[in-house]
Amino acid sequence: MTSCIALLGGSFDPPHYGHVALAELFARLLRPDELRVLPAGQPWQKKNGLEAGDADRVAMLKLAFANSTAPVTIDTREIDRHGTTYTVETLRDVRAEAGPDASIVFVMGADQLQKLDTWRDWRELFALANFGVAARPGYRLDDAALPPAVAAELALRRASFDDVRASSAGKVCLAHTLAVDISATQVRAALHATPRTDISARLAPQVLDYIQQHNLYKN
Ligand SMILES: Nc1ncnc2c1ncn2[C@@H]1O[C@H](COP(=O)(O)OP(=O)(O)OP(=O)(O)O)[C@@H](O)[C@H]1O
Ligand SMILES: O=C(O)c1ccc[n+]([C@@H]2O[C@H](COP(=O)([O-])O)[C@@H](O)[C@H]2O)c1
Repeated sequence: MTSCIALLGGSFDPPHYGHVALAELFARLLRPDELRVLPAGQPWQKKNGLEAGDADRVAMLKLAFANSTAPVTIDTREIDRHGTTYTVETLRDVRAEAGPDASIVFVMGADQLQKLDTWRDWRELFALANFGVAARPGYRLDDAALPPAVAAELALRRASFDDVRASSAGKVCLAHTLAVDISATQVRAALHATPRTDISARLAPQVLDYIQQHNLYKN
């Protein structure tokens, strides 16, 4: 049987329960052999840059996923590569390593699907991988909410979870059931607020302890 590698890329500044829920959802739906979490080195669309450093984001990711039911590993290739992070480069690398038959599935929330046509070489992405997209509060997944070029690709490529698992690349599956209203922006804002608001429902206690011990997200 061919292998299935799921990839969850992100800034993880900091990692929160929305990320864990997204990973665990696709772990259940796709049953991948591996689920690699990829912290971005320099995510070019985050116009204000990242607040936490690379080593802190990796350390927080390890804590965030320590008790996860998903078969998660943290893959630091985008940090190690230096320079601007483009997913197309990551997918070329992973494809070269995994071989032509492996099913590679890049997982994302609906906010990213809404701007997929702004990604570097976005049409080439479909030749390299499948996509798994989950609903996210505040972002619609229906065609009317998508740029027409993205909606057109989706119409051609929409597939079941099993089809995605069995295909090397080029298919897109949608998971409508996720409804976790948490973002890293909210978490950072709460950590900057004086007095700090309670965010214990948004991220793992181990990640919160790490943030406090390392004086991250201070004004
Ligand atoms: N609550 C959520 N529900 C579904 N997907 C999510 C959620 N939070 C993040 N994601 C997805 O996880 C990936 C990484 O997200 P990222 O690290 O940028 O977190 P974020 O919360 O969106 O950050 P920020 O608020 O700083 O923009 C993206 O594909 C994003 O769509
Ligand atoms: O390749 C691109 O041009 C590109 C543009 C925007 C986002 N991405 C990737 O999408 C993932 C989520 O991005 P972000 O900004 O929400 O953390 C992360 O892996 C980014 O590298 C990739």
